Amino acid sequence: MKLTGLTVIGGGQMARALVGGMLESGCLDAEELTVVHKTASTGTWWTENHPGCTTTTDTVAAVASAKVVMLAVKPHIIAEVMTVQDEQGNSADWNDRLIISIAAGIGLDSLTEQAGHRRVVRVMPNTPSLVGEGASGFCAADGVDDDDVELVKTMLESVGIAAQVTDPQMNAVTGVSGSGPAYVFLIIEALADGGVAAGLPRATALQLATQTVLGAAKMVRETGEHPGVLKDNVCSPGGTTIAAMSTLEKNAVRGAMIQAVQASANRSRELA
Ligand SMILES: NC(=O)C1=CN([C@@H]2O[C@H](COP(=O)(O)OP(=O)(O)OC[C@H]3O[C@@H](n4cnc5c(N)ncnc54)[C@H](OP(=O)(O)O)[C@@H]3O)[C@@H](O)[C@H]2O)C=CC1
Ligand SMILES: O=C(O)[C@@H]1CCC=N1
Repeated sequence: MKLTGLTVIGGGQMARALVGGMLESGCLDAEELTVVHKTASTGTWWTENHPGCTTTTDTVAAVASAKVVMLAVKPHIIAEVMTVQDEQGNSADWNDRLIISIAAGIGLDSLTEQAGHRRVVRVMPNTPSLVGEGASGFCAADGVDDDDVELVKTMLESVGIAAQVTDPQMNAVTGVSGSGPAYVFLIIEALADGGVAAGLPRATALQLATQTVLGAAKMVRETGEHPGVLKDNVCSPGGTTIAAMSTLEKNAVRGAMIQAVQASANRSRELA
């Protein structure tokens, strides 16, 4: 299934990752994409990186020409976008369009109220969508039919995996996978720093750290084993890993990660 008539409002980091991944996967052609930007350099980025797409600052016209509208602005800009008027004082017509919001925190009740209809899907994607390894959660309002859900799943699965959850669970999705890449980037950076501290050249340390995280994630996914079992398999009795695990537990890394997820989920709730 190909996505046609997509207007994306907000051409920042997450739009670049998600829509960039969709274009790369072939689920969307650049000719079917309109990006609404505010800053000129953002429009230029899109036309240079995805030739064939349309860029504009006219939100009202871009919504009028769309079948599907993706809201990819910061949460506090959503209300401004939904009530935007053009120079002639015309408001955007959100009717007859599937609305997909990727804004953290903004729930379906608020989105449907602002859209004036209930054909609305809330999505929490993540930036690895850019390389086809995204992890997205989504929930749909009751005006969304099965075809719309299929379309959204096709779109998200073209760049990774997609899990349908409830609206309140979207905050937890934000904590785990929306914000999650940042925690993992931090871990990769820290692993590499450790390698440098132990005497490796920086480039070698970063290469080994990156492949280790990728390999460990792949093992969890492909063996289906509990991560605790896989961890035990690395810990030789009296060996190096159990010495390292003891240090990680002493420094409460497990608790820190749980609290990081909760802090992100709580912040997502606050953004509502
Ligand atoms: N970053 C991430 O990993 C994730 C982000 N999200 C969500 O995605 C959304 C965007 O976040 P992110 O991409 O990080 O933020 P960015 O700041 O990178 O992008 C936001 C974009 O919004 C644009 N913008 C602001 N006002 C308007 C307007 N009135 N009309 C059109 N465009 C406008 C800006 O455009 P311009 O450059 O033209 O000024 C900017 O590029 C947020 O709601 C966030 O919660 C969700 C999951 C993950
Ligand atoms: O930091 C944020 O608010 C966004 C939402 C999830 C990831 N980035």
